[in-house]
Amino acid sequence: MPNVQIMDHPLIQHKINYIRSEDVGSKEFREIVSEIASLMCYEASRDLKLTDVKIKTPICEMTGKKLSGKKMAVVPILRAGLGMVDGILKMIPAAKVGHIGLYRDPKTFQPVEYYCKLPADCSEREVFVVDPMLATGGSSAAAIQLLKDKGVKHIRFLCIIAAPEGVELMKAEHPDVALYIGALDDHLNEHKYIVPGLGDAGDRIFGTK
Ligand SMILES: O=P(O)(O)OC[C@H]1O[C@H](OP(=O)(O)OP(=O)(O)O)[C@H](O)[C@@H]1O
Ligand SMILES: O=c1cc[nH]c(=O)[nH]1
Ligand SMILES: [Mg+2]
Repeated sequence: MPNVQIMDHPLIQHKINYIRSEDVGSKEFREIVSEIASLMCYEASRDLKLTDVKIKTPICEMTGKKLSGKKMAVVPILRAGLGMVDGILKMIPAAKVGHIGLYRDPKTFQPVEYYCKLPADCSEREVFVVDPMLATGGSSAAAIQLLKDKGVKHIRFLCIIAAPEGVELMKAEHPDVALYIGALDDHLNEHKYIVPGLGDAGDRIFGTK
């Protein structure tokens, strides 16, 4: 699948497998979602450009490498995406954070927007959109369209678990957006929940059910 990367790192697979269990409570679920986000960020940032920089160590002068001028932003899709923000910021502490509030209507399964606050210079940034779950794809496709409407050109999407239906929608609507997926699951059930999945990520992170 072009532009779609499914994580094969053993640590990522192990941690995703662990949080699927219904026996894992909110505290542990939150901690491990954050760890998975850090590991996924490491994998999803492999192609960031580096530039030469002269530095002086206590021993001598040298030419080292630093991330080239490109500025970054993390944009979680509320609520569940919030669980991935700290893990990304541990890897890229200089990133700014924007927020897009969407919930999926339980009857129509369509995304409903309720909040949007982005860094003023978002259109100049490399944006990492994060949400643990890509189910029908409606929420992430809408969030990415919202960013594109505001002029954002460089977008990556990171999710922990995806359904094939969501991947297809994203490829059709946003073929230019690179998808980084922790695990690709089997299908959606009649309530459009991912099977086997991990349940409702937002409820598990925030303890709301
Ligand atoms: O791909 P989709 O079919 O759109 O479904 C995925 C969306 O559903 C969940 O959010 P939810 O609506 O439960 O909101 P929450 O994060 O506030 O719990 C999830 O975090 C995604 O944003
Ligand atoms: O399986 C799913 C589908 C949508 N949202 C979730 O949190 N989980
Ligand atoms: Mg939810």
